[in-house]
Amino acid sequence: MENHISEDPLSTVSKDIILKEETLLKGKWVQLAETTYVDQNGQTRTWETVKRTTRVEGSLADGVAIIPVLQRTLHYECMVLIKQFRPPMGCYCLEFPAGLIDENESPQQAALRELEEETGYKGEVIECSPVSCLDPGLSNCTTYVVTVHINGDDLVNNKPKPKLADGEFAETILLPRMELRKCIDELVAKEKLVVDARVYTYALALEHAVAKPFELPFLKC
Ligand SMILES: Nc1nc(=O)[nH]c2c1ncn2[C@H]1C[C@H](O)[C@@H](COP(=O)(O)OP(=O)(O)O)O1
Repeated sequence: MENHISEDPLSTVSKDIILKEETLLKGKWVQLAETTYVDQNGQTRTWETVKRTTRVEGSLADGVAIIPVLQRTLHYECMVLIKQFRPPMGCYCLEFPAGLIDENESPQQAALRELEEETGYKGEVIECSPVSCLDPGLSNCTTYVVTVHINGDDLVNNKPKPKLADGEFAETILLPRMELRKCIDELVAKEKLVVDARVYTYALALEHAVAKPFELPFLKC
């Protein structure tokens, strides 16, 4: 299993660049801050920054996103995705299972817990990314991307039952890894939903990785 636990980017890069951060508004889950920083020309500027209030002290990331690959004998490999209503979007979204990291939890533990809670599947961690940002022009929200394999032949994964908390609703959607982009496009055409950028990027990368150069849109004459 590969692990990349990097140093806190704020402590290594930005001490001289970020001058101060003032909280403008604080809710239960998120806060709005004004970040004062020095730009490349030495000019002091401000930025409107969104932060989660829930990041565990000492943790470098807010949450985990899981890339779950379901493997079963005599079946094509499937990606385990979830469809859920997202209030900030006002619509259903197609996403990788994901969630916030709890206190005293490693990214790997959080990934297996969230996967089981949201889909019922029990998996095995294959690798964990470095801390990665989600929307850096808006917020300091960060995640680990954890790849998990699920043995679908194992009895524990025979009839997976999500363990969703009160107020959480998620539908598990299995899509063949080999035709992921096509199946996502078909789903979007059929249902009103927005696809998470991580999911669509993964689907595109799968296609680009096996395409011949002349088939790639950015290399076509
Ligand atoms: N920004 C949020 N506003 C809320 O009103 N509630 C929120 C926000 N972020 C998280 N939550 C709540 C919703 C869940 O009950 C818990 C845990 O969420 P988690 O499962 O870890 O993460 P997501 O699946 O990404 O929501 O926090």
